[in-house]
Amino acid sequence: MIELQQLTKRHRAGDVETTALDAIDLHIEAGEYLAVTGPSGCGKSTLLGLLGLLDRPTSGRYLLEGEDVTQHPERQLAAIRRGRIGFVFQSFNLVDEMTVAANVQLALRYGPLPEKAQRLRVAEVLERLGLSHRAAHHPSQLSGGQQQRVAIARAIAARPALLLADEPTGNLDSAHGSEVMRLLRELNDEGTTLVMVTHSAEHAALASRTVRLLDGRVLVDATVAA
Ligand SMILES: Nc1ncnc2c1ncn2[C@@H]1O[C@H](COP(=O)(O)OP(=O)(O)OP(=O)(O)O)[C@@H](O)[C@H]1O
Repeated sequence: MIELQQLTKRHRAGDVETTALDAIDLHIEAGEYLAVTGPSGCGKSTLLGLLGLLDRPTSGRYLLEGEDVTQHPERQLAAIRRGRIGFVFQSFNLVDEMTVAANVQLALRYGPLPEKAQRLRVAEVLERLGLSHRAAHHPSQLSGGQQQRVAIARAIAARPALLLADEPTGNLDSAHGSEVMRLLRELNDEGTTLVMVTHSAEHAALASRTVRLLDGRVLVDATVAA
């Protein structure tokens, strides 16, 4: 599903240039559950940003489902993000001025579904995540765990093939964190390809493969026996 060839990302701040990712080669099969780990500053978030087409590499190639997306114009990248990639962040990134249902529907706004089908899909994902009774609430009225479930509902509403999660349990207590991890596992079992950045060795162990980065390079790439 994903093929990175010699992917490099350099950040420039004034005179200082940082190589956040250094000529990475990585192949991710459809249906894999990959945990990305490594010390602070090793390039994990940079990698996720590139995979999610939120950022462009300085050099190298990115093939997504066989399509070279490295040189695509922003409009085309945005269309791929909307239809094929879901994002879950540590900080939930929900809009508090909107209801839970409206937050989830945001993910479908520029997609192919007409309004009525969008509302049905929103009801369906909220039901699945046990949030139906919270549809009319605002995010600030919910617990952290519930907010992260809303964020996951939004991320999967368009039924993306690829789900990217950056420290999805970073702001949660351990019970809510475990619940989110269970949910991600379930989504992966149903076929969603999952790439998750985590600092937790315990959570990384739940993935089927772990990639450990150091200084922008892959230090260890290990497949976990089922
Ligand atoms: N926008 C930016 N401008 C300049 N340097 C950046 C930028 N983003 C990241 N970097 C640098 O690139 C390197 C990799 O950063 P990245 O955020 O990918 O690391 P990380 O592994 O996700 O770290 P953490 O675990 O602390 O979130 C770091 O040295 C960081 O300082």
